[in-house]
Amino acid sequence: MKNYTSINDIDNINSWIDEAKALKTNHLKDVNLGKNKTLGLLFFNSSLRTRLSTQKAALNLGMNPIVMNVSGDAWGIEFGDGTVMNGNTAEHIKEAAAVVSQYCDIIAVRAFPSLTDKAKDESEQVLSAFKKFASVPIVNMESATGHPLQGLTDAITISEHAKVSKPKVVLSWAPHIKALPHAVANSFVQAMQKMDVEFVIANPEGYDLNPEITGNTTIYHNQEDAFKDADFVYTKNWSSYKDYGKINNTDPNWMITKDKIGDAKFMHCLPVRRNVVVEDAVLDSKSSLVIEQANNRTYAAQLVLKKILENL
Ligand SMILES: NCCC[C@H](NC(=O)CCC(=O)O)C(=O)O
Ligand SMILES: NC(=O)OP(=O)(O)O
Repeated sequence: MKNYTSINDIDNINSWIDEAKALKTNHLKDVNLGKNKTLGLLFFNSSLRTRLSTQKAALNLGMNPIVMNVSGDAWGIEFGDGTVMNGNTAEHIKEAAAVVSQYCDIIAVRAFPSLTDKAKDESEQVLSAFKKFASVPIVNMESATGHPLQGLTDAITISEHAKVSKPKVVLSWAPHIKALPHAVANSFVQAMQKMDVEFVIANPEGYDLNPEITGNTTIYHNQEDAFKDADFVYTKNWSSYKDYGKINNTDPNWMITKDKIGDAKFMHCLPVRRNVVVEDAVLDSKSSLVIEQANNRTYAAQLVLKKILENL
């Protein structure tokens, strides 16, 4: 594998899950694979899990991770073609990506969407520019439209906790005070579509995700109907896709409660706002898998880096 930028880069999700589980039981088995190789992690946005678990994954493979907060610490990067750079940007991605490629064997990038310009976000301006102008493999650590390290993690976690051969998995929207990206939801949808699960989505009217991603997946606009017989409830807020980036609904009745999910396992990528997205009683119960999910981020990243290192 050269780059890992989308769930579509997973050729066989079941074998990837098996490989990740094997890494988890023996996390130092490839500790020489990444010797003397450098992983550069570039953050245009905040992170706790991705920042630490991806470094941990690199260390488990014997790599040297180097990290930079691009926003604030680096020079403002210009992405436009032919721009007269007499504004706030000081260097072009053409130079920046080429320079960083000389210091790193793999570059991982986090760059959220604007949520104001749909066309620009869907063009994946930052991630695409790194793919185009860097000379080394690129890993997506959450881009405008996808978070494939999270999607892979979630697939691993569901596989570990499934009690029946084809569990019912529900992706449910929940309220939030801020306009949030579609990336986590998109990658979760794409991962579930590759797995042997009964998968449905629940969101209010006006909050359907990109139909090119949801495809034939059933979408309920009634949470109770969707939650019937659910084994896993995966929760995430996202802003409207149709009315791009807008918050048109903050209905607290969509918050996840113990009463609603019953015995189903609760999942969320974190960070999560308690008693807005989900009530304490769920997060503090045995039904919550959020901490284990965050643990699996290391093994998802380690598997991805391993596959890229093997192909360098
Ligand atoms: N990487 C995991 C989620 C990142 C981001 N969440 C956030 O921005 C939450 C911010 C807040 O709650 O203030 C998102 O939804 O894509
Ligand atoms: N789940 C996740 O990507 O968390 P961070 O934003 O903290 O990296």
